[in-house]
Parts: sequence; C-alpha cells; structure tokens
Amino acid sequence: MTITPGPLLQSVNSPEDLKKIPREKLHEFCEQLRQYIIDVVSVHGGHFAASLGVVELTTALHYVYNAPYDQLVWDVGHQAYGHKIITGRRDQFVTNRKYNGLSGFPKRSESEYDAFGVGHSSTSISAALGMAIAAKYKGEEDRKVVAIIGDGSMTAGMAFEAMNHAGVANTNLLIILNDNGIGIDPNVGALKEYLTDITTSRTYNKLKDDIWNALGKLPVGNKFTRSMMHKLAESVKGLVNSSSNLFEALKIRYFGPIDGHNITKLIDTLNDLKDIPGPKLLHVITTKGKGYALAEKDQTKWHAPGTFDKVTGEIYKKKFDTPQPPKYQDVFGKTIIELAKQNDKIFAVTPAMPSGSSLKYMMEEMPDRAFDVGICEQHAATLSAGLATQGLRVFCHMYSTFMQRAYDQVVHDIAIQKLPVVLCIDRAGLVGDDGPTHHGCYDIAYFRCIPNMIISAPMNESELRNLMYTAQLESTQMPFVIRYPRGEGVMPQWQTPMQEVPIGKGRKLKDGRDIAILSLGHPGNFAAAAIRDVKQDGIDPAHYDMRFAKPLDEELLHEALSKYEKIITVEDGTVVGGFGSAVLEFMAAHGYKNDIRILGIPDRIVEHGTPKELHHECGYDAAGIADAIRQMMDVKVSLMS
Ligand SMILES: Cc1ncc(C[n+]2csc(CCOP(=O)(O)OP(=O)(O)O)c2C)c(N)n1
Ligand SMILES: CC(=O)[C@@H](O)[C@H](O)COP(=O)(O)O
Ligand SMILES: [Mg+2]
Repeated sequence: MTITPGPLLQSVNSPEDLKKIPREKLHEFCEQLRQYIIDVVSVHGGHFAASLGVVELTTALHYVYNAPYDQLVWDVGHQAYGHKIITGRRDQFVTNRKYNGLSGFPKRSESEYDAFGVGHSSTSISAALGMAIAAKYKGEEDRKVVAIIGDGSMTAGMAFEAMNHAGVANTNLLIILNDNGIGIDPNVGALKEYLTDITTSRTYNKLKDDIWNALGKLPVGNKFTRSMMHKLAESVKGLVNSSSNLFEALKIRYFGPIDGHNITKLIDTLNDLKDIPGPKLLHVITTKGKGYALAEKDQTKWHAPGTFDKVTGEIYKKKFDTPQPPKYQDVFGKTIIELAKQNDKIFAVTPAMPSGSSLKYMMEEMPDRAFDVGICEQHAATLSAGLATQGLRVFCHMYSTFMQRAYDQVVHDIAIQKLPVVLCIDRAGLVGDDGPTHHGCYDIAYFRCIPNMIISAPMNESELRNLMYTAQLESTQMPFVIRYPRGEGVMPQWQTPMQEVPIGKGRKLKDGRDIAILSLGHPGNFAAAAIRDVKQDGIDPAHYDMRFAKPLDEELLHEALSKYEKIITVEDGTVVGGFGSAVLEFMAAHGYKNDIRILGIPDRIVEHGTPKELHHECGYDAAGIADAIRQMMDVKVSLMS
C-alpha cells in the first residue's frame, strides 16, 4: 500500500527545505505532517499519540534552529516521528520499527540530526547540558542546544539532578517542557499538580504575559534587551516568589506556558528565546493525540495502539475461534489480586507502567495497596524496601530494561538488608519493535552476582502463578526475582490452582538418550518444539526446565551433567554472565568437562524487529535450538524453517 504525503510535505527532505515554506503555509504543512503520521502508523504500528501532539512544536523547532549544528535532544524519543520525517527519513518512515528498518527512537547511528540516542526517559536535560558545556568550551557560542522533555519524564530524579546542575552551569541551554498532562497512563504526584497550578494561575500568567509583551516590544539585538530582561525577570521573581516557581528556584528562567499548537506563537517565542542567555525553560501546553479525535479522548489506549483502521478507529486484533493464551502481564495483574485477597500484607508498586504491567486492575480494586509512583524506578525499589521493613510483602513491578536504573537500590536497599521484596521483572528478554534500548537482556546477569537474591523464570503461566504464590509466603525471607517476557504465554486455561514451588528446584520434563537441554523460563517452550523436531533425525534429548538461575538446582545439574555428555543451555538473556554462565561455573566447580553450548542473547547490541525475527537471529528459537542439537550430534541438515 502506497502512502502519499501531502504536497508540502513532499517538498521537504531536510530542515532546509522546511525553512523555504512561507510562515503562512506552515499550518498547512503541519496538517500534512500529522496526516502522514496517522497514515503510516495506522498501517505499520508504533507510538502514535505523542508524535501527533508535538507536530507544531517539531515544525517550529526545525524552522527556527539550525539542526544538526544546533542540537535537539528528544526525551524518550517516542514522540520524534515528525522530527524523523522532516530530517530526511520521510520515505523510510514506512519501515519504522521493522526488522532492518528505522528505529522507533532517535539514534545517532541513524541520522546526524539525532543528537542523542534515547528510549529511556529523563535523559535529555543531562545530555543536552553536556552538549552545551562542550559547545561553550569549544568556543561554539552560536551553537544552540535544546532538550525537549515531557511532563511525565520530568518526574524522574534524573531530570531534577540535571536541572540542579543546569541552573548554575552558565550555559545557554533551553529546556522545553512539553506538558500534555499525561504519560502513558495519567501522570501522578505533586509535580503534576504543580504544573496544573502554574498553568492555571491567573496572577502568575498575567505577570508573565506582561513581561513577555514588554520583551516583544524590544527590537532583537537591542543592547538594552539583556539588562531590561534581567530587570524584568528580577522583578517577577520577587512577585512570584509567593507562588515560588520551581524552575526559577533552580535558577532556570521560566517562560510560558504557551499554546503548543499555535505554530506562529511557537516560532516567535523560540526566536525570542534564542537571544536570551543562560539556562531557560519554556513551558509548552499540548494535547497528546492532537488531531485524531479518538486519541485525544483516550490517550492511554492510543499511546501505542498497534495497527488500526484510521477511518473507523478500530484497532486491529487477531481473531481466533478458540481461547488464546493470555499476556504474561495479565497473568501477573490478575494473580496479584487473587493473592492480595488472601494475604492482606501484599502491596504492589509500579513506576509509571500501570497499563503495561496490568497492575491497573489492582490499583482500581485496592487503591490503598497498589500505587503508581511515576517514572521513578529508583524510588520504586527503595519505597518497596521501606514497606518491606514493616512486614509488608511488596511486589515491585519493573520492566527489565528500566530496572537497570534501580540497580544500586536493589543492592544497597534490598539485597544487603535481605528484605523480602518481590521484583517482578517484566519484558525480560528480547522485546521486539522497541529495540536495544528496551530489550531486557541483562537482568539475569546483573542480579546473579548479588548475594541474597533468588532469581526465577517461569516457563508458562501456571509456573508464573506458582512462583508469585511462593514469593509471598512468610517462609520466603529473601529478595525474589520473577522474570517473564513481553507478550502472550502458552496456556489458554491459565487460572490453575497455585502451589508452592521449592526454592532452587527445577523440573525434569523429559528423560532422553543423547543430549540434555537445560532451559530457563519461556524458551523452554522453544526447546520442547526443537526436541519434537529432532526426533525425526532419531535424536532423543532430555529436557530440564531449571526454573531458577539462582540458587541452581544442583541435584538436577549433577544428574544431567553425569548422564549426558552433550549439554545445551537456553535462556532469553545475555550469554555473558547469565544462566548458561552459572552452569559453566557449576561445571568448573565440580570438575565436569561436558561438551556444552550456551544459547541466548549474544554479546552484541541486538536491534529491533519482531521477537520471532530476533529469537531466530540470535539462534535460540525452536529452529536455532534444533540446529544446535543437530550440530552437536553431528547431523548436518536443518529441517525446521
Ligand atoms: C526510565 C523509563 N521508564 C519508563 C519508560 C516508559 N515510558 C515511555 S514514555 C512514558 C511516558 C512519558 O510521558 P511524557 O514524558 O509525559 O511523554 P508523553 O508520552 O506524554 O509525550 C513512559 C513511562 C521509559 N521510557 N523510560
Ligand atoms: C516508549 C516506551 O518506553 C514505552 O512506550 C514502551 O514502548 C512500552 O513498551 P510495551 O509496549 O512493552 O509496554
Ligand atoms: Mg506527557
């Protein structure tokens, strides 16, 4: 299906082309840019509402600034589709997030216009400040650096750490706060309320507008502009101290709020701000999903809706005649309610992912015991530790990739104190379209080296429920990791009765003759398929679902290693320091010399694609495991596709 951009958009292959469009036609350009995003995302999927909300802001930024010399640093980057389209990637945009196609986020290796690689939130101010300090040091005083950060991303500690520095770093950094009043789910916390107050405070805004208008009357470059500005700003500071502007308190000049859909106002404001020295923040109010009514109405649903019919708004879902397996996140989200009903000590925490974790169900049903704390992974981990000191059984949910932010908190606040926090590590393994910033590659390796940790991975839904049940028992007094992947499991009938799993005990799924497969977590299902496949070559592998990467089931390992000369380990995690490495360490410690192959995520950055494509590329899907079995058994032909 060919998607044709509107004529103005067709004429733009770079920001230089955009600058040739007369100002009065920019409104039309924005319409066409917005329509193109709708056309492409509806067919090819991806993040949706965030990019629609910044069409005018993106256009204004590229109209006013001189990228790539000037550096535009997008926070998270899920809203940067317009930026990609304007900066020479319009025609490639149909490959967005596809295998070998464009990345869904800004990426330095993809374009010189992508000033900084992103995917995780709240990095933009630090990165941009670094660039601004470097520009100053190199004498590139004319180089402008802009960080564009959302209101949700602004809640993270990192953003505040960066502003704390920016306020005294004496650079010309501009921070644009794109305030659409929501993250993926509704924003939470005091900052949200503060931004609402500041946006709606009449006195404050009147004061700001007066200054703004006064400034507008000063000719650009007027030698009095700077001192005049300073005097005005100082006088406002005194007057607004009663409402104590947070950013001003951090010595960052606050401008706005302004309407982020008014292209003319945006361009004028950005042009004015270019001449104002020092660290500045422009507060821009936008609507997430702007221009697509359904997305404006249900912004969470339209954050990343998948493919859809752009006319009716029907989001395409595969239709099946028989019941299908649930998503792992839903098994977590529903099981925790079941457990919390039985155990009144259970609490749950998510850092800004109520929908992605499916904790939203418990938050609705038990609002006192399940919270969203904002994009604050570190706080989520230590908060959970604090709750645990008081005897509560906390399930702290975190995507594997975002858990990287809270590593010290796991070591210092949870593990050293041996607090029995349950870390539910979702999206563990290769996640697919979001790519390297979001793959959950490292958690087995980074948890395994911490003393006092239990690390488990269920092979299916029923196992996930059993592990959750086990983790909350009073007898389990250790930090307990349960890692599970993005997407669906394998059991349509998943609401099995829960039972305790002995800690550090795996399961022998199948005896064999020639070789043993030791799997951890969901790739056990790939292994089972591979075992069925190699049967046609007369190969009969044994299969052990090891369940725990720590502690290892030593009994099962002794059995497998002494019975089978050839061993394959399989995991959806890095091969460096992961489960396979644990088996190697065990072998070394006990003098085993088996022929062993470790399958998992290789020691390189794995790009984006569907999980199926990526598992195949990394050689641990069913076909990859079957190939490895045949190679080890010296059977050359691969019969699986
Ligand atoms: C460290 C980290 N935690 C969580 C996420 C998941 N995430 C991606 S976008 C987003 C919401 C961001 O909200 P905001 O900055 O307001 O941007 P908007 O989508 O509203 O444009 C979240 C929580 C992330 N990318 N990085
Ligand atoms: C940009 C971002 O970080 C999130 O939107 C992420 O893409 C969500 O991933 P899931 O689709 O796995 O919830
Ligand atoms: Mg937002």
